[in-house]
Amino acid sequence: MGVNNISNRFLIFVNALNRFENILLDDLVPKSVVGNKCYRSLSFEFCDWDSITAMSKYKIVMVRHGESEWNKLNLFCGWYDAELSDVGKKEAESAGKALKNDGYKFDIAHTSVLTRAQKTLEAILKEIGQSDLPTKTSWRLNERHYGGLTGLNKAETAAKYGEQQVQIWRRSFDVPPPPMEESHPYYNKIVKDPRYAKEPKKEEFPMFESLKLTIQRTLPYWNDVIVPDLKAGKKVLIAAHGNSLRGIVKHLDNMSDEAIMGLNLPTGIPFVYELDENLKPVVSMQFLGDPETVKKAMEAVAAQGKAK
Ligand SMILES: O=C(O)[C@H](O)COP(=O)(O)O
Repeated sequence: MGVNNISNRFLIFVNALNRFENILLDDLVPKSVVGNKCYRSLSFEFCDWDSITAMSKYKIVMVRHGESEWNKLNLFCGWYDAELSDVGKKEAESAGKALKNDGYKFDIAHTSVLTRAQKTLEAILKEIGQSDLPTKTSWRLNERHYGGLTGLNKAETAAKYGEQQVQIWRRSFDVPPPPMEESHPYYNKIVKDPRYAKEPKKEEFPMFESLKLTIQRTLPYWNDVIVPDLKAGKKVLIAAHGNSLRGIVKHLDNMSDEAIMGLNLPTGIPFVYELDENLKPVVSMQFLGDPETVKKAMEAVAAQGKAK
């Protein structure tokens, strides 16, 4: 048995152990990618890039849009079509520079209907010299619909209803926010947006979404549109939103409903998944940024729900 085969088998063993351990500890110690190319769980830190590369069949880059004007104001945004803030525009450029520095080129991009994701993608593609990259757009990659919370300040909402309730609305798996009623100030602006003339169908058009409901409309796009692109050998880039991407991450990493509550995705920092032939992660959520910066950015997203 060659050395490579031994390390392959060892990797498979470690992955299995890692997965088993993560299943046990998923709520306590979310799996993380240490440095660039390693898995760390409580008892293992395993870095064998050759074996990991050997098992990696698909590589996909995902990025949450740069800071939006409503992120800056700390407002629940959802399907409201906020523009990127100046900071968000710079984050998008930096994301493009990071991808360029690492030599990334793509064959296809996927993004949402919302401007903040599309402008982030545009800035990234400009930086890597691929402004003419074919791009598919779908409402199914939109941010989760925040229903009646849309437009409310997150910190003020936490002061009014309690931080725990806001954490549940923001990060729980299956507890939705209150619905957006027809009297809501942004109801017509969203529902009558001409970009939704053809889809979603009336019965699919959300008035509120939990993460579970978001996943139910994002996953068909992942399975029916993105996966075929991957299997056709295309290098794929997704520019989307914090919660539509949390849904994809939960699916790929088979995260528990409890573990996903702990995940906050930073704006404008690309992350990479390397998947094996069964679309199982060999490398999971590897950010293109130094771990400390990523950690601080995640903590800042989490803190948006604190009462001031
Ligand atoms: O829709 C929004 O408000 C943000 O883009 C995501 O919000 P969250 O981090 O509070 O889920």
